[in-house]
Amino acid sequence: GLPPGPPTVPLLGNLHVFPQHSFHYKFTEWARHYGGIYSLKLGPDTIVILTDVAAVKELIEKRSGSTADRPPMYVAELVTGGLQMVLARYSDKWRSLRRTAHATLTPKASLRHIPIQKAEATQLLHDILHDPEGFFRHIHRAANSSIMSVLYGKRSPRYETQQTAAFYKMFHVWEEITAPGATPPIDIIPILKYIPERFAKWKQICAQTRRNQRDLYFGFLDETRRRIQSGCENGSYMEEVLKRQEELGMDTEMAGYLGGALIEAGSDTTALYLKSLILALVAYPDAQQKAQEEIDRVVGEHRMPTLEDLEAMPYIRAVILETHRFRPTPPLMVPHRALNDEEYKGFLIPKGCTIFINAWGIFHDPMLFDDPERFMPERYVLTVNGTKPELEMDASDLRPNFVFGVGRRSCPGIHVAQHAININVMFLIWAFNFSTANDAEGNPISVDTFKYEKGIVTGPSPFKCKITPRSAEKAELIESEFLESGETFSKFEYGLDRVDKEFVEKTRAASSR
Ligand code: HEM
Repeated sequence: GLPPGPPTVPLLGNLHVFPQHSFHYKFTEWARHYGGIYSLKLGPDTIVILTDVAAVKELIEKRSGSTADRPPMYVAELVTGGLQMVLARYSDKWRSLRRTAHATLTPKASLRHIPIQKAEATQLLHDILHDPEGFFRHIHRAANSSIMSVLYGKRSPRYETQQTAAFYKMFHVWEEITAPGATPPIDIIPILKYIPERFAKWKQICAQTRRNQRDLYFGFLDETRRRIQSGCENGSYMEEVLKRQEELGMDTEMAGYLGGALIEAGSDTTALYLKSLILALVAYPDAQQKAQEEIDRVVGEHRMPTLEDLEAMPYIRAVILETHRFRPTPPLMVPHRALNDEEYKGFLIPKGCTIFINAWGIFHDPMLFDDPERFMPERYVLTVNGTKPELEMDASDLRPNFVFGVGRRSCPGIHVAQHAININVMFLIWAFNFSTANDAEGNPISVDTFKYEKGIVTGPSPFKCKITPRSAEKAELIESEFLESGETFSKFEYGLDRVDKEFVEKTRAASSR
């Protein structure tokens, strides 16, 4: 009764044709052949791939209680003790973490963080203005500093600031060790767990990553606690968690890992999204021009955009949604696992199978979207969910927020993420022209919109482009707004080392000239 799928061979199932990475491309190719719900066999394991919005709505949202588990991941268990919320099994530990995130990352609470998100987005403009070629680094700094300020009230003025550098150093190892194929197939052959550490390098890496994560996450927590005790609060998220610790049932161990998971889930997602945006703007100059014309019409020449302006900017709102559709940061979201046998349209979704939500395949379905491979924001001006105006099938479940997931595991950081994205998209399009760079002979270097990094969340591989301020007046406004942001920043700039302090003083002095 399993959903159909590619032919299998004895023992291996589909293992011999299973992609090495960037699964979403192959998953989508198979979906076009086998339909919106199909299955694969990896040895004894079953995988079900959903490339159909109605199936996602029914199985992941309505039957969430039965599909909200995550596949077992021994490495995550070893490193985080099962407390990394994104990867955690559907357990009491996860329920406590989720309850706390839900109670504290509310739409109302997220509004409190807008001033620092705006200030960080202003520094991003400033950094790109002075060093356009380094835009990848500047975006990652801004995203990490912003989420660190929201969560722990502690910012990073530079990419090299100790907390950001240490986080990314740890995070890259963490990403590598949790990537498919990085370790022997322990989750399929559990006996491999018992290989002694001296023969299993991955175990040593796990142990080191655990130490590094704990140093960072519990260090941040201690600092926040000390700040509360000395009366120097700045409204950060973890201050609230610490103050309500008892009421929320959070022991220190849980609070430490909650914060850690939020930094991990909140840093790169926003950064990768912004890199995809820039890539699309370079590749589709017409869309860029329309977006700039709309911003200029609403904002004029003499001030920077504000979040309130977005209401009057249907095209910019469409650019924001189209970037999610064109290059979803998590193309397969995060895998789920079925806790019970489920039946759907006559197919068996067996207990214990892994379920992938193929967001890429849905967003690139030519039945749903006109010319889905094109970056075409107007589709979201024409219809609310961007689908074909004359669509006969019901696509109402494809809400504009679909990219943040549905059901019990949907993204709890959605409001913080949306504010960051909205501010940054408006600022970047208002401030700069993004165009192709030229090679040494003066020929344009075209960008490849398919050259993406591997990973559960993914963004463009490094690419070259030309970024120039749209006018001298805008460049001056960036400098003055950056200078004014100093006041907002000052509440988040504690514990900076000498190099950071000098950097802050130097950059602000330069902007004031
Ligand atoms: C571009 C921005 C973002 C996108 C597109 C995004 C998308 C997603 C998706 C698709 C999931 C998995 C849903 C599922 O399993 O069905 C998820 C989970 C999660 N996200 Fe986000 N996210 C973003 C930003 C953020 C931010 C800024 C935070 C933190 C402040 C965050 C925190 C989390 C957490 C903790 C989970 C795990 C939830 C759970 O397993 O219970 N995300 N996100």
